[in-house]
Amino acid sequence: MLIFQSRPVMGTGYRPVRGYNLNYEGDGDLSETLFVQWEPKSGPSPKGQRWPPAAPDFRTQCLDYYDAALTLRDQISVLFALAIEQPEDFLKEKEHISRMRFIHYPEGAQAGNGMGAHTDPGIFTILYQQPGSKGLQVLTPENEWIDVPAVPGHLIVHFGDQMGCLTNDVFRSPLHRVVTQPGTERYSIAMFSYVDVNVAFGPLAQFVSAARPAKYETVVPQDEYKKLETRYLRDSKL
Ligand SMILES: O=C(O)CCC(=O)C(=O)O
Ligand SMILES: [Fe+2]
Repeated sequence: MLIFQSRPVMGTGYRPVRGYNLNYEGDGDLSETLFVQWEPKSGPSPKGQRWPPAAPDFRTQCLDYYDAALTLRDQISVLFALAIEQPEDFLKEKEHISRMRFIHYPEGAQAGNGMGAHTDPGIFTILYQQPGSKGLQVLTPENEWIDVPAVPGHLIVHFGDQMGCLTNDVFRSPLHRVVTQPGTERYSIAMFSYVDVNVAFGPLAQFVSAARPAKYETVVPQDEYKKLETRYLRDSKL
């Protein structure tokens, strides 16, 4: 039995179809998701983490991918830190939390709300899409939803809300959604990288000026995660 994910943002575990309602509208998302956190291959698993017992290789394969994704995250963090004119370890030192979400969108007879429009909350996200699968869309600055193709050998990297906060929206978190396509299922894997829950966090001085006043207050991420979870729980259909 997979453990139900009771904390929708920072928890781990399984949520079935309609277990999320990310745009807070309608009947919930058609995705079913398994959230895991990193753990050493030698175990033991952290509290709340359960792996599907029917697929013994799944855990090892997931953790192999997780290790590779974290290495990539560290490399990208250096690039983003330099891009915002900070020392190369600036983001790496802040990013102490990650979660990986394995997502399945079941096949349906018609197009559906796979995952409602949302931005991701962390620093940035590394997203793997099953090659050839369809459905991911991103909103352009011109307010147009465009498809994000699943190109074999490619990963999608996009900013999250914490990067928006840090850079006063110079690097913005894109609004995205998944519209399931009739007659096909879809798999994807998202890895979210977050800053330490207890370290106060706000726009860097270099991104704030009289012409560009701060759009965000300095916050403690823990409080923001709690607010987001309260909202997700309120709007969940479960
Ligand atoms: O399935 C996808 O490609 C999108 C997943 C996503 O946006 C998320 O997990 O936050
Ligand atoms: Fe997302």
